[in-house]
Amino acid sequence: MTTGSSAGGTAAWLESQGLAHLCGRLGSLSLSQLQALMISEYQALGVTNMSDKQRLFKALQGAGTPPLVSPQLTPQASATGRAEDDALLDLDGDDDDFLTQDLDLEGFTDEAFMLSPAQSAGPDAGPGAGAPLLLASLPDAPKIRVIVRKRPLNKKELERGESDVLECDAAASCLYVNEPKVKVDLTKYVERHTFRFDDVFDERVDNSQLYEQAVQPLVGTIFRGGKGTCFAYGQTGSGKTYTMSPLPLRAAGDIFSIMQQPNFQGLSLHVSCYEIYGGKVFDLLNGRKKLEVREDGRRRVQVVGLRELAVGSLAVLQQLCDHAAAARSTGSTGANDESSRSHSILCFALRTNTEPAKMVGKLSFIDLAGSERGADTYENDKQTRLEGAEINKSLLALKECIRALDADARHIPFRGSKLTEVLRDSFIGKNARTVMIANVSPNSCSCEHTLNTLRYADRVKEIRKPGSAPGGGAPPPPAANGYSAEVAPASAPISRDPPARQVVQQPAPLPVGQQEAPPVQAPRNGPVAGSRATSRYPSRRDGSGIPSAPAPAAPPPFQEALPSPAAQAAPAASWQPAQPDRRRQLQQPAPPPAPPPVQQQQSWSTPPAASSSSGDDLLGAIMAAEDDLITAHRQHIEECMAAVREEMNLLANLDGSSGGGDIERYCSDLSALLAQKQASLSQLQLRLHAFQQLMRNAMQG
Ligand SMILES: Nc1ncnc2c1ncn2[C@@H]1O[C@H](COP(=O)(O)OP(=O)(O)OP(=O)(O)O)[C@@H](O)[C@H]1O
Repeated sequence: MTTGSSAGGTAAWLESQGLAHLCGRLGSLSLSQLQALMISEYQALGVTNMSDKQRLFKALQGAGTPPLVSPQLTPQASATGRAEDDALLDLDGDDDDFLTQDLDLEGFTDEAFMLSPAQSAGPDAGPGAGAPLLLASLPDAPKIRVIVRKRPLNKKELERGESDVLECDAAASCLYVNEPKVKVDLTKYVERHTFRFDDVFDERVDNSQLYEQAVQPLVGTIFRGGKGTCFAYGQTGSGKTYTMSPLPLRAAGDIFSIMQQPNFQGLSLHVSCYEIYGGKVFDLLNGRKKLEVREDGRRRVQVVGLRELAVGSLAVLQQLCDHAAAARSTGSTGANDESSRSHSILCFALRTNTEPAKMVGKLSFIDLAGSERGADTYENDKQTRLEGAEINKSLLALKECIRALDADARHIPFRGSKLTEVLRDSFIGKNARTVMIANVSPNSCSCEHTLNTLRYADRVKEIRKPGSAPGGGAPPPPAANGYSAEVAPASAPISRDPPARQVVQQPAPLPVGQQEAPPVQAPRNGPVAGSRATSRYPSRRDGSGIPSAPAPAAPPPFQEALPSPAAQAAPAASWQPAQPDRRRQLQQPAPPPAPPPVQQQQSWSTPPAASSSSGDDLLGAIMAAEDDLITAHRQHIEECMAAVREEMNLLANLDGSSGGGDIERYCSDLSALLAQKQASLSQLQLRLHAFQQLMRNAMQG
């Protein structure tokens, strides 16, 4: 087939490429006309599906004469002809010798990309369009910002009569998930989960609003010498690519605008784009060339040979983004044939035009692989299983890194995966800012994945309830993620019952359109359970990893610290190890026997959550096990506090009794208390070991 073939020939060619379904839309064009198109123009011809776009683009590359928009950004792009392969992307942000071998793309113009007249003449044609944006108008971004975005129900979901299970309350930054469930006796009911994030965007919020509200501040970050990272997390089809695709263009528009100001005219914008697929790194702007990630002599991580191009206009950037999107690999999996199984990372580097160039700031946009990829572990071939394990590993590592960043931890566990290795510098330094966008699908069938996404996002950052002071105030309620709980007032005794799920007994959801919105039940007296509002990790603020005990306003005198009369009346009852909550009873086939001696505990390696999880989502199982561990830890702390009160009581009784007290009684009570403490500790150790084992299994695939 030649590029000048007839329209009829195009139809045959499309068929031969497995794209027969596009004949109706494209069959009237000749192959050479098709090859002259840019990917961004496919949409206007009715090719809307990303997978189709990519397959068509790739097929056209192999169809004879190279297309006008070359898939390989050839070395002519570099006016100096320097060896790009030796170029290093310095990910350590060290200004001293940054980009010593940077590409010089002088003369690399829009014409090199064969821009269509409409594009080159458009309002986005290049820097200078519109009124300049003032850096001062961009607020400093918070260190971590976690937002959730709900997409609308799509046509197929509507046709299937699926209901929308998500309710957004933007004003309260809350998202409610109404999970349809069925009891053992087949009664249908809805379980309502409440989450709170920095921002909650419903399906009416467009990309532009999302950009301005959540991402634009990162542009300010890079002009202030910082590093910004924006990533989209979520299950396949939840809207990650839809959300991420326009962001670099919008950000670049603002960057160019700020660069017009005299203070910033000596800067230029550079772009690189790569993909991490199965733990390997591929350059999306250089023919998918495989790249190595190495640490240099100064222990800085380098993506060796990554191609970086200077961009001077939005039109050029659009071309590069289209090119990278087409080059991004997709795989066919049991979970979803069309989804991407790779992480794609598009980096902006803001550099001085000096020689050598120096890095001013860096902004990364990351479109993560589908979060449900653990599912592939069980149902696909070895290669797909390995990829699934790698994705799980990287998503877990990413979460840990961001948590460490949020906690100002000295150690950032970036070595956990290739993804976190290459993003290392984004997690380091006072000027690092991260925006996480959790994308969620509203349909009832996606409910489990949606809950997993929300739990993941919830773990990324602790979000305090409005008005609460960091690191102080009332102790957090022992709430598990995703479950509403009522919060006792600070002065009230800590409840030792785990929070009940908020189960709304009601008929099964009606089909879309007839569904009555369930009443929004606002948290009554404090933070929203199931979110950072519950301060699940209060002590991460001080980096200790141990939740802090409730801090009374003023230290009470010793006597006041004794148990209340009620506690004194029933000391034994207040010290029984807390019963596992109903959720854990359901998850565990049988409650653990009486705690075995410590030596035996080491050998109990079956994670409670994993052994009972549905088995179709390793990431979900890990998060459930993590929930269990943290809930158990909270219970352990409460028990320890109760034990301390008991011990003080014992001593007080001994001291207070005339005649020196009953020492035998004291000894036997103390012995019982110590045994109970040991049992509580053993329980916690069991759970910790089980969780660690589960994590190891996940890491090993
Ligand atoms: N907020 C939204 N408004 C309208 N349509 C949306 C929205 N979010 C996503 N969509 C549509 O939903 C579909 C799936 O979105 P998208 O491809 O972005 O998902 P994804 O999470 O990137 O999936 P994958 O992991 O498979 O790449 C697309 O057709 C997209 O246009």
